[in-house]
Amino acid sequence: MLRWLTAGESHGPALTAVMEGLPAGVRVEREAVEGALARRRLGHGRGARMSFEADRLHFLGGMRHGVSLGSPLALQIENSEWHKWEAVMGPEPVEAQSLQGSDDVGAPQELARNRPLTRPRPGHADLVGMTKYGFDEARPVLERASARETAARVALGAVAAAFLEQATGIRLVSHTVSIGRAGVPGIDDDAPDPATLPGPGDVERVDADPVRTLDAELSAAMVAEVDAAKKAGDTLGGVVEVLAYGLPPGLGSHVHWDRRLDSRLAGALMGIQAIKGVEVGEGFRTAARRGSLAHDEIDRDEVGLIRRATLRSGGTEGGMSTGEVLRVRAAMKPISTVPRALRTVDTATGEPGTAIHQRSDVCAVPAAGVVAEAMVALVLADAVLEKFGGDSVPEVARNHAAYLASVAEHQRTPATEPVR
Ligand SMILES: Cc1cc2nc3c(=O)[nH]c(=O)nc-3n(C[C@H](O)[C@H](O)[C@H](O)COP(=O)(O)O)c2cc1C
Ligand SMILES: C=C(O[C@@H]1CC(C(=O)O)=C[C@@H](OP(=O)(O)O)[C@H]1O)C(=O)O
Repeated sequence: MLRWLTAGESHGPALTAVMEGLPAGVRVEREAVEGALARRRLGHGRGARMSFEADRLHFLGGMRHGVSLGSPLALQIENSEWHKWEAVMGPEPVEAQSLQGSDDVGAPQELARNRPLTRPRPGHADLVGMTKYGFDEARPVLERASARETAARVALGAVAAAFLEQATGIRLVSHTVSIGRAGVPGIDDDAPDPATLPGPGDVERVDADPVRTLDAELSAAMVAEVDAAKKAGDTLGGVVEVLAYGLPPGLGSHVHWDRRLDSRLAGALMGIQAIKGVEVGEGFRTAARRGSLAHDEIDRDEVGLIRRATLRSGGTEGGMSTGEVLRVRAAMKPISTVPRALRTVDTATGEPGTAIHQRSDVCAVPAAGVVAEAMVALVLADAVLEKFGGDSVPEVARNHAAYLASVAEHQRTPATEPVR
């Protein structure tokens, strides 16, 4: 079993993450984890904070000389802007004087930073969090609700991805399917042709695009959509897709709801800030189709192995991976901090007002794809460990290889040539 937790606030000193259950022998390269963190900062429509804040990564436990030890892995992402926030977010008591705040237009930045946030922003955790936890302003809520926390998940996801690749050869890629109205698939569109989908070797090409798509025409349409929303003082959401290649059949199980791979993937993806819908394969569009156009017919390939003709199911049946490409999508709502400020109530005075807006992303869909990829990697790493067990990478790899050999043997029938 792979367990993991994150801690830390958006403007706190650092984000911290701990992962328990990672086998020994995973080569964890600093460049790979830093690379994943850098990818999460990408995308046309990201706000000013992404341009000046740096993710400073520290490995604190569970590794020796770049290789996992089998003990809990601990890492920290230091916040380079912490010095500006020490007073307002100090974990220990601070002088009351240093917490003086101001709402005045043109007030020095440190005074603006310190003001009590009593105009909760619609679409954020602000209001309900204040109510639930008994706070009289939104700062203690928004600091943890912020998607800044996804940096910690992406770092852990990079470790999980390294484990998957080294033990089983599973590789992942994510991309943007739509932003606003650009790229939304039609109800009659069939599952995409596998040849048009990004493969694991396309990660750099996807990341090189400003919105993380391989389709140049679509990319231009998405960029235009973001620019138009920005100009109108508005924000956008969209849909991202994660593909996992090289899965064996049989990760997850049909026997109980919480063991289903699709249920675990959906929970993990819905656990990302602002994700409001998840699809496996053709998802909601499947519901509008006839059965003859909804499923993946079963064939034998040229070496006698059983294969699917299409990718409609998204690579799961009965809560188990089929062995085909896994394809899951997550729908992100538009960014909640809308520059053309939304109506709210000042909880200190009871007066109507407009929601606080200092700076924000206009669209963070490309970044959400990288976060979704990390979440899928974490779920798959857990499912691989459940299926194959093992305390070290060679042990997991051995169990995985033995299982694949048994699958090939199981699929042989007297009617076909022996599997090569
Ligand atoms: C990568 C990423 C970046 C985000 N950036 C912002 C942002 O700059 N401003 C904002 O208002 N919301 C941003 N969000 C979304 C909020 O965190 C989210 O809308 C909020 O937590 C409430 O969503 P929920 O109801 O799904 O929790 C971002 C989300 C993600 C995944
Ligand atoms: C810091 C990150 O994203 C932040 C997520 C976020 C939110 O409300 O979720 C709001 C913005 O922060 P701020 O309100 O301080 O400008 C984003 O910049 C990050 O992704 O690393």
